[in-house]
Amino acid sequence: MLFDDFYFKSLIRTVEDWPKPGISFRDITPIFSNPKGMRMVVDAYVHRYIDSDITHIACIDARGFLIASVLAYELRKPLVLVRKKGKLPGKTISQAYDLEYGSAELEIQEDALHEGAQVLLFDDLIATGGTLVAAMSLLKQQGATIKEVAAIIDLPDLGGSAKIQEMDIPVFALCAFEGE
Ligand SMILES: O=P(O)(O)OC[C@H]1O[C@H](OP(=O)(O)OP(=O)(O)O)[C@H](O)[C@@H]1O
Ligand SMILES: Nc1ncnc2[nH]cnc12
Repeated sequence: MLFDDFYFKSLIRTVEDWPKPGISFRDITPIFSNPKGMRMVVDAYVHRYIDSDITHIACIDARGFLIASVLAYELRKPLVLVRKKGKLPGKTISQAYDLEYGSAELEIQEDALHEGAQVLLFDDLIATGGTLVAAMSLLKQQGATIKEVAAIIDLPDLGGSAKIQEMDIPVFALCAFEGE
């Protein structure tokens, strides 16, 4: 059986006006209560990246961790944690950014990556792209090349995936919510 945008969207729950009025929150929680759905999501990425030359998977706090850690295990790649400020011990580098509903700061440990690393950057959702662009800046500061950005959900109306593609980074999302 082929799994497509329609199937993956069926795994997402939309909560209107959360966390603020006017936001349609795309909730990925149902993926994790549905073992088949979880497997199909992970397998879609395994299928895409099994033969790729990525050396690392980087993932973003917190929802990005959930699938990326399973994917790193399946692909036998090291996992780099991009965390919200103040969570990582030792020396870190940080980058502030704006969100659809606020602002925040991301950090990675100073020795997380090295020159020549070929990174797949994973997050659950692309909205304005502010989070991913901040994470990309941290990875690049350590000499890494971002091979691709992967997400479960793209919200093209918010412009993030277009912004990332304009930076010549390919974007792969399992489904998109557009004009809805
Ligand atoms: O494209 P953007 O406009 O930057 O928005 C996307 C980001 O917003 C959400 O994270 P959030 O900061 O809400 O954190 P969480 O994963 O800890 O819930 C989501 O998980 C993405 O990381
Ligand atoms: N609309 C949305 N739903 C879920 N997570 C988000 N992160 C930013 N915008 C979001």
